[in-house]
Amino acid sequence: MYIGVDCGTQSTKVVVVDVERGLILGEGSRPHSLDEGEHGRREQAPAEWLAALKGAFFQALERAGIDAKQVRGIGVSGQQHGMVALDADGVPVYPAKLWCDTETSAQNSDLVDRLGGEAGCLEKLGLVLQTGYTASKVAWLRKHHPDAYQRIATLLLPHDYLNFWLTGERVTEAGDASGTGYFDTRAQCWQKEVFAAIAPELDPDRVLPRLIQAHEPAGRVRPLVAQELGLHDDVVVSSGGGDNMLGAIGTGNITQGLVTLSLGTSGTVCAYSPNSVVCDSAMVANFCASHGGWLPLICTMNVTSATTRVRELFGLDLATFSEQVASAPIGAEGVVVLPFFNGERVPMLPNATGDFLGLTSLNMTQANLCRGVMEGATFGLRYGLELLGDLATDTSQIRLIGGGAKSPVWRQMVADITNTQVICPEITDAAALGAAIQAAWCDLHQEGVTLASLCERLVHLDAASLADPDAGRVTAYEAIYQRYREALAQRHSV
Ligand SMILES: Nc1ncnc2c1ncn2[C@@H]1O[C@H](COP(=O)(O)OP(=O)(O)O)[C@@H](O)[C@H]1O
Ligand SMILES: O=C(CO)[C@@H](O)[C@H](O)COP(=O)(O)O
Repeated sequence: MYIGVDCGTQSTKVVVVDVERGLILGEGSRPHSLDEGEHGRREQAPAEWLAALKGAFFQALERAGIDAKQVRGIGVSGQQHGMVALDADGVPVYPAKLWCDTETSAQNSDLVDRLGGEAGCLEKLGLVLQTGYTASKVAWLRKHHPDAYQRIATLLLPHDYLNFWLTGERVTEAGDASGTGYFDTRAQCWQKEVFAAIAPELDPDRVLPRLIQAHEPAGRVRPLVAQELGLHDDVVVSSGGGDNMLGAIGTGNITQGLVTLSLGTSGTVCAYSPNSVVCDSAMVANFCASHGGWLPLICTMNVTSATTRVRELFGLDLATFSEQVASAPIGAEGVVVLPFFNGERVPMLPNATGDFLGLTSLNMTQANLCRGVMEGATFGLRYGLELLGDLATDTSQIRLIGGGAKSPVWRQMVADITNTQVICPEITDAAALGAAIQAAWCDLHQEGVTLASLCERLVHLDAASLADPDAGRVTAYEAIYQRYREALAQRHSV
């Protein structure tokens, strides 16, 4: 048995898989709180992730009906980019600043300038720094909390931190490291010159975690953790990775061709590439995969975070919200929503605010506002898919994951807006599944077991989730999408 953990923005999910029988035996989850404040501050206490991991772990084991002693390996996936800065005792010097924190946009602009603009970033890093990546968070801490900054002994990402708690090892792998902004994504190594520009007082050889290969173990569980979780103390912990990288594994997106689209707190679109990628657009991130190779990706910051805001504004539960969306006509009778409530990464507008446009006394209904925000979030992902362009070589089908993929209305909307067939894996949290698969790969590859064979055995698609684009709605959405693009151009010159 193998365990996959996915520490997302809103919750930590755990899945138990039986590799021999190719079965998903049980799942568990526990929520996290998000500390949101002025100027785009979005932070979380890493201690909450640990509490959530333990709660979700025991729940998943109970649902799977297995004993912890049957577990051979654990893999951890985590929300990308979060800054987890630890002191010499391994205690956070400051709360984790998350991927969706835009408080550091000034530091990001300054860094991009100092690295020589977009061209300089591409040359040094293989991607263009974005607000949200770890780099500007470190620069922000240096400026605003110098005492905490001076105490930094280790700089980790969320999944690295969970691996550190599990094993005591300070390690990372290329997939998650590629989202730091101080990692050369082409050569797949730390970019120490860039790190020195961000944090001149910190020695990269001391504070940055040791890089391991994707198939290598981060370590074995510490005796204390083994005792607390009821595990054998030889349980292996795999390298893990960023949630999008492990979501790619969990959807079988491990060779060139497929597109994975996630409707999580963020929205992401990614496609595996065997080669490092430099795209025409600075918004396409040349991230690395967490199984070797690369995973060019675009990320929008307002997906279920945006729909949840509108849903909660009207006091609706998920089912009623979906009913409201379904009851409005496509195009929401002219209501156009630019849902940039958290600022935005694609398009590159970290300080943007949200807009409800085209409102009249006739169309300003709850149903239209609900539909408008879901459409606006989905148009953002179509825009991202267009930016990915030829990097997504097989666009005949989208593998849809993340919490929003549970909604049949949303699945159909993605199919109609992108004019592509959509299908979901049986498990919504494909990143947790990908983490479990990676753990099995790490444990078994020396016996000749390949990642591809594990994906074949464990990635099951849910035929009932299949949504084919409807020709009439595709045509109608073409015009509505153009209206969205015009609104974007008028409000933000994009
Ligand atoms: N049926 C549904 N319709 C729309 N949104 C849903 C549905 N089920 C779950 N969600 C949303 O999915 C989100 C959680 O998605 P998830 O991928 O777990 O996020 P993360 O990994 O970022 O924490 C929540 O905002 C939740 O409201
Ligand atoms: O920043 C990115 C990708 O670059 C986000 O996709 C985070 O990785 C958060 O993921 P979710 O919590 O939405 O799954």
